[in-house]
Amino acid sequence: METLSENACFGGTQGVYSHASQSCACDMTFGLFLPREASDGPVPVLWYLSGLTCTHENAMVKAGAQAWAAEHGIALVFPDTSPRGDDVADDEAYDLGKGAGFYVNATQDPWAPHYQMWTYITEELPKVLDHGFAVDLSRQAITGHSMGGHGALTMAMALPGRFKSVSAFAPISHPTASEWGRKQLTAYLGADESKWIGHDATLLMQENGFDGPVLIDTGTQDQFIDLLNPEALAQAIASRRQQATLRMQPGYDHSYFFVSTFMEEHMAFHADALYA
Ligand SMILES: N[C@@H](CCC(=O)N[C@@H](CS)C(=O)NCC(=O)O)C(=O)O
Repeated sequence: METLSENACFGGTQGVYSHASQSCACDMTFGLFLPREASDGPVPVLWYLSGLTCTHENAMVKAGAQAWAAEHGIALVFPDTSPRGDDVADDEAYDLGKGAGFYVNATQDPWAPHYQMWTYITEELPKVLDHGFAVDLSRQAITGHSMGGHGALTMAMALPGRFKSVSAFAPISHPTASEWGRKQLTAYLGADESKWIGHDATLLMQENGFDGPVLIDTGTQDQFIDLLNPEALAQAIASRRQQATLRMQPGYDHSYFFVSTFMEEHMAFHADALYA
């Protein structure tokens, strides 16, 4: 692993690291904020999965999460959203290929050799963190924005017991019924829709639910709201009677101005679960 940068930040350290990823078969970069408490021993972890077009950097510099993570003594992980490199397949569209890995393990060409983001986030990166940093993987929570909200919700529900809490900012909520979903799931997983079920938060909510608290915010002025389909997930939550708080935030759009506005509340929500 290579340290690309380390900066003092709210009493802790904001680092950026690169490592050779086995699952993605390329070098991967991630951001990690460690609060001051990490110098005394392992601290709980909040994963932040980013949205379309993002790298590890967008949320790290724009979500304003470190201040609140420092207050609660929680580490923040900012993974990249796709494999990278000259030999990695890509597409001209911003919502497929690099920057748009959709947090799945691709089975189709030309994506399968590198686009293994599910395994990267759920298996490989946790081991990298465990070996290299003072993080306590028995206390993990997960959040994300848009495509990353989709990743956070699907991972939380598919891996019972892994995460104490899950939240999302403007998540893609029902990708099997949206053009932010059908296009990518067809490309990465193939046309057989039975293979898509584990990557749809609404379907997973109907089938599994989540054994813990759920918090979801979406802006009423989100320019992508028809693609996000928050109402489908709301219906699944209601019919399951899942413990959850869903909020439509008046006037807010899809941007990091929206994410950063509600970050303090999401951090407090996860701190409650991580320190329960
Ligand atoms: N049309 C937009 C769609 C992509 C978009 O809005 N991405 C969101 C996540 S879905 C984002 O976080 N973009 C990067 C940023 O705001 O820093 C674009 O081409 O950039």
